[in-house]
Amino acid sequence: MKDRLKRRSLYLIGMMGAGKTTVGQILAQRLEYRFFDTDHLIEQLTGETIANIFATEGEEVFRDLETQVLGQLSAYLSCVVATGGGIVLRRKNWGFLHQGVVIHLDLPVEQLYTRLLADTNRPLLQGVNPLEKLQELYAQRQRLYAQADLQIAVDSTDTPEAVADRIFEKLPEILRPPVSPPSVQE
Ligand SMILES: Nc1ncnc2c1ncn2[C@@H]1O[C@H](COP(=O)(O)OP(=O)(O)O)[C@@H](O)[C@H]1O
Ligand SMILES: O=C(O)C1=C[C@@H](OP(=O)(O)O)[C@@H](O)[C@H](O)C1
Ligand SMILES: [Mg+2]
Repeated sequence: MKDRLKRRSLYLIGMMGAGKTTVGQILAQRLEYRFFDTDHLIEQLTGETIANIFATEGEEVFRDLETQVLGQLSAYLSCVVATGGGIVLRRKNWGFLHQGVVIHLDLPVEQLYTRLLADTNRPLLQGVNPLEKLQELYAQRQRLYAQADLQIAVDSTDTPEAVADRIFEKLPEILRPPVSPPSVQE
């Protein structure tokens, strides 16, 4: 049981651009865990890019695929999973996420914007004012991201390695089994 607890998978959540995919790969290497990215798995499953799925099928179909892929991953131990930023939106997904340890990478919206300025792979930011859209999404999702087991505040000066290190250092306290109260002698 104790061992099972230790090998719980780690799920990275947070806004697009926070570094989940980049940091997740480094963290998985450090832990010698397998790495999965839900967006990448959806692309493998469908043979389509995320942008194409949004364009041709719409967001709901993408969200269904996301839930399907996450459900399959939740059966595994010892994985680091980088999720898509909107995974927190569906209540059902939280049942899967809580099979493991949920870690929120939190980067200020202005810095997300700088990182994603030249990016064309995030369909939700195309054809709109990207800063306003990021602000809107963050406002909608903030209380959901707050439900993570571990909050990691990230700054533009943090390298991906430094972020992975910070998570790594926090893991012992997060993975420690709950202490049961001492039995009282009558
Ligand atoms: N710590 C970091 N410092 C600088 N750039 C980063 C950092 N982490 C990620 N990036 C860059 O920011 C962009 C978004 O990162 P990504 O890992 O795809 O984020 P997410 O998966 O959360 O959307 C990529 O261009 C990536 O290279
Ligand atoms: O925030 C979102 O709703 C999305 C985030 C993206 O993943 P990243 O968070 O890895 O960019 C991707 O799943 C899709 O474009 C939708
Ligand atoms: Mg990603």
